[in-house]
Amino acid sequence: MNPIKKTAVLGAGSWGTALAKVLVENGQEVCLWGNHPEQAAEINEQHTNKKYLPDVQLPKKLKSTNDLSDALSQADTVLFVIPTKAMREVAQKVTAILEKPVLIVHASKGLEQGTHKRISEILAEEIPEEKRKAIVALSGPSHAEEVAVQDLTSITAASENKMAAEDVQALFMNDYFRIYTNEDIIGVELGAALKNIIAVGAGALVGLGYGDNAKAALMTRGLAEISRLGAAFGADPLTFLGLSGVGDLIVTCTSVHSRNWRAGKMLGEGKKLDDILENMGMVVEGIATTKAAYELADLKNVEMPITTAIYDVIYKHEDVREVIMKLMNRVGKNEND
Ligand SMILES: NC(=O)C1=CN([C@@H]2O[C@H](COP(=O)(O)OP(=O)(O)OC[C@H]3O[C@@H](n4cnc5c(N)ncnc54)[C@H](OP(=O)(O)O)[C@@H]3O)[C@@H](O)[C@H]2O)C=CC1
Ligand SMILES: O=C(CO)COP(=O)(O)O
Repeated sequence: MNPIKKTAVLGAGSWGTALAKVLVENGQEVCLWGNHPEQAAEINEQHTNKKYLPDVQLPKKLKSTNDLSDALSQADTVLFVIPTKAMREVAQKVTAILEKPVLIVHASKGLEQGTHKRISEILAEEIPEEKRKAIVALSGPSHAEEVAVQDLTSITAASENKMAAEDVQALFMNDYFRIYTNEDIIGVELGAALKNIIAVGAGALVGLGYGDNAKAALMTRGLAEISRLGAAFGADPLTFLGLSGVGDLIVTCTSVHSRNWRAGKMLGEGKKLDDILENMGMVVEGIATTKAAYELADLKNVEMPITTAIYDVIYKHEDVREVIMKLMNRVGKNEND
């Protein structure tokens, strides 16, 4: 049994709520911080978060607040689970409040617009060293809807600081939630962010009526280009064969729970992106990450034809079937080049 410590979970959406539930079930003290007082009251009094996890009963011991200072008070660990686009702003607010160094963990999946930075890079820039012990990324194939009902799940805790990754492993691990560790945080964060782009593509193929061969090809060649970009940043190629690589690619490209896959499917069916995002009511990270990855690939001179094709559909409004034909009719290549 781990000693009881307090974790402030920042982000009361589906994943933040599911991870907060895991920690409470592990006997830990948790305060879940969200934007809305009425949502905090619902979690504290009804023990539900109906907007984000409609069918889930939350533990009575899970506390929630919309006051960031309350959430951070006496916290040993701060877990960021907010959309990538809000990460820097929230990290700045946290830094202004923190009085002692804490273990920083994040479970978000994306790249920052404009800077193309990974989330741990944003957190390292915004939270000064004297206010943090280490930074750990928690990532892998894990839909909130399944973790919240204790379905079997394995993910990875990645950090350059091996002991910090092991601390996070110990904090979260239980008989339905198995945590591995990994020292390649670059590979883990890139795998997590980039798989969302491929999931949009996998959904689009389904929306267009293509079959399983197409899906398998997209996932395999998607993994090849994720690994190529990862290699350009010094990631370990083996990481992309792990939970935050092929593992997360499989779950996100094949599960109806995936918001990225669902957004892609609706795009394939001809719906407008603005309408899709408005009706989703939850973050679809792959849309912004497509732009960041496209720009990064260009900067690093890495060939990413699938990412480019999805960029062309989303940002240049090209016809999705024509883009697929362009992809299929590129000059023949060696698979391992
Ligand atoms: N859902 C999942 O299964 C998984 C998600 N992830 C990743 O976790 C991250 C969060 O996703 P998820 O929980 O699903 O997203 P949701 O859309 O379900 O929830 C996002 C939450 O973040 C809050 N939020 C948004 N902006 C801010 C802000 N500026 N300040 C404070 N809170 C803010 C939202 O508040 P409001 O209600 O006001 O909009 C909402 O509570 C993403 O990067 C995602 O890729 C990773 C693994 C699994
Ligand atoms: O990352 C996830 C599962 O591992 C969640 O994916 P979506 O954001 O597409 O729902």
